[in-house]
Amino acid sequence: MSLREIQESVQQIAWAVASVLRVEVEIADTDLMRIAGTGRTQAGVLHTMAGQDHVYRSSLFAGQPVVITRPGEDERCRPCAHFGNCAETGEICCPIMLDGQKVGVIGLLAFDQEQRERLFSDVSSILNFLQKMAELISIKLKEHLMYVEQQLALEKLRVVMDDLDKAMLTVDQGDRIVQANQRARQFLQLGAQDCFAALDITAWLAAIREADQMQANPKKVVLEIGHEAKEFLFSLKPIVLDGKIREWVITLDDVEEVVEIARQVGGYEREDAFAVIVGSSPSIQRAKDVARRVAESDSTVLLQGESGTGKELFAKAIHQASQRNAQPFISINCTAIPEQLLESELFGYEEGSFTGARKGGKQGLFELAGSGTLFLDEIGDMPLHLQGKLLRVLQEKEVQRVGGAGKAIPVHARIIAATHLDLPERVTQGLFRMDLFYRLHVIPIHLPSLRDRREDILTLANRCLIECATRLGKPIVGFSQETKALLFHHDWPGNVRELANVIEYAVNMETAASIQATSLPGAIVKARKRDALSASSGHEGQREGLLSLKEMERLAIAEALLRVQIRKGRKEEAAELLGISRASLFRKMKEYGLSK
Ligand SMILES: Nc1ncnc2c1ncn2[C@@H]1O[C@H](COP(=O)(O)OP(=O)(O)OP(=O)(O)O)[C@@H](O)[C@H]1O
Repeated sequence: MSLREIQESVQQIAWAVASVLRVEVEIADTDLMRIAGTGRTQAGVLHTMAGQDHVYRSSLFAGQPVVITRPGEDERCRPCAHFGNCAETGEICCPIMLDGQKVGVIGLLAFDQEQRERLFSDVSSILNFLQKMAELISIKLKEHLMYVEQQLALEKLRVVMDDLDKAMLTVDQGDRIVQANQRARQFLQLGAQDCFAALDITAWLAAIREADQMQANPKKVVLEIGHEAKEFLFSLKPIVLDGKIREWVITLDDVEEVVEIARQVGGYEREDAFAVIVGSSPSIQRAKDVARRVAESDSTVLLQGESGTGKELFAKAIHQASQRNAQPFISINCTAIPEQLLESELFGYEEGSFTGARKGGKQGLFELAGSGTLFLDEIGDMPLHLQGKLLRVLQEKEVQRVGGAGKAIPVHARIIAATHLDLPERVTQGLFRMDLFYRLHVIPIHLPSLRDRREDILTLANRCLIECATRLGKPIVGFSQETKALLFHHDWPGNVRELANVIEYAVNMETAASIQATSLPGAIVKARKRDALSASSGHEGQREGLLSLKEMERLAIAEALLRVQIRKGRKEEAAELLGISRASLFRKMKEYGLSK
């Protein structure tokens, strides 16, 4: 802490004291560098006082005032270069102290008789005044040091805030931005620091406060930035001083970025979104292949297949594999909602558009899906009048809320539709609009029923068994031969959903180490008996309950591959489990179409 840092203020004080007392004033720091001076001494400001600093030195050393009535003769002046021929006629000085430490010295100098008389007419008053001036200088220095400290703290805060990956801003009680770090300026497109106060951020703050009250952690909010809606994870915390909230700190994380980082850290960036879809039969592989290829595009997909064949699973996988995966996946079953409500669910409504309409209106699913994916399940059952409206939305890529007076809202969501019905047949019957059918039928994907891909039944059954046994904590591995045969030959009208339920039932019932036929639901066993009775007494009848050798081999390989895949092992380990060579395994995988 040096007086040099406040040189200008010190010089002002020197002039003020000189004009009041009408003597000359000199102020030096602890290195005896002249910081301020008046009259004859002014020329030496910011120069060292070496050789003529002995009186100041002794005042600083003793920490006491020094009064010299006869300069050039006083013994204390002896070491001075001007001893014996000093131009001064008198001198009074005192140290300047700050928090018990010496920071400098202030001296009053007389150069003629008049000044000398003024200086010594009332020494104690003059000394008192001089000490007050020394205090004033030290207060100035203290203020300066506090200001520097405060600036330093602010600067440290700024550097730390700017270094954060999160956007961080503080807002005052009048909803004005006080501070915003670099990320916040970038995320919220805030512009330069000096125009923060003029920005109107009330809509953002209203959305953040509402979300803060409605949600548990992690909290999400959608903010309109420019013309784009962006989703953020956020936190809102008050800054309390003396029991009063002064400001609020808001942190924001871009959801898309968080998901991207989580992917990279979790190492599943390249993970196949379609891996959840089990099956190596050519028909399901074909469906997966098409779905994988169209995932990136915006084209409408139409999934057709019986109930439980995995239409929703495919829709989610397509969404997951697309660039839209950080955006919402919204699903609606068109038959599960009463006809009168379906329209407002899909398109939303404006305030006052019907009795009981919510204040402020309501967003429809097209709006809620944003730039994500909207999955319209059971589209074949949609009422005809809504089909017309849906067609318009798909064609014009904008939606109008029910009761919305001409205000169109742009639609960015990708549409995936699904049905278990034969849509061309519905068109022929006049129950489905042909134009809508063609709008939806851009990329049709047919999901095969389970009975049309029997080779996948035991693989799926195995996957369900492992999941279910783990969940219920039961040490069951595999199926008895008889069970395998029953599962393999069942017709599965409810497809994979039915299979999963059957396995869950069996795992609950089973007390042995593998699933026995007696633990299967009665309906499966009965259906098999019925089939067996109705079958002719030929070859098929004799094979009842038996798998061919090839079927068994294929199942054993599929099972080994699945086990290894579940524990994230290598294919070589499957070969070891089966007791065959690596080359044989690869050959047989190819032969049975198990290469994926
Ligand atoms: N290939 C598959 N691999 C793994 N699980 C599947 C597969 N297909 C379907 N499932 C599972 O079966 C169940 C039913 O699937 P999903 O709901 O996707 O069928 P859906 O065709 O949409 O049925 P619905 O038409 O009745 O709505 C889900 O638990 C799903 O995870």
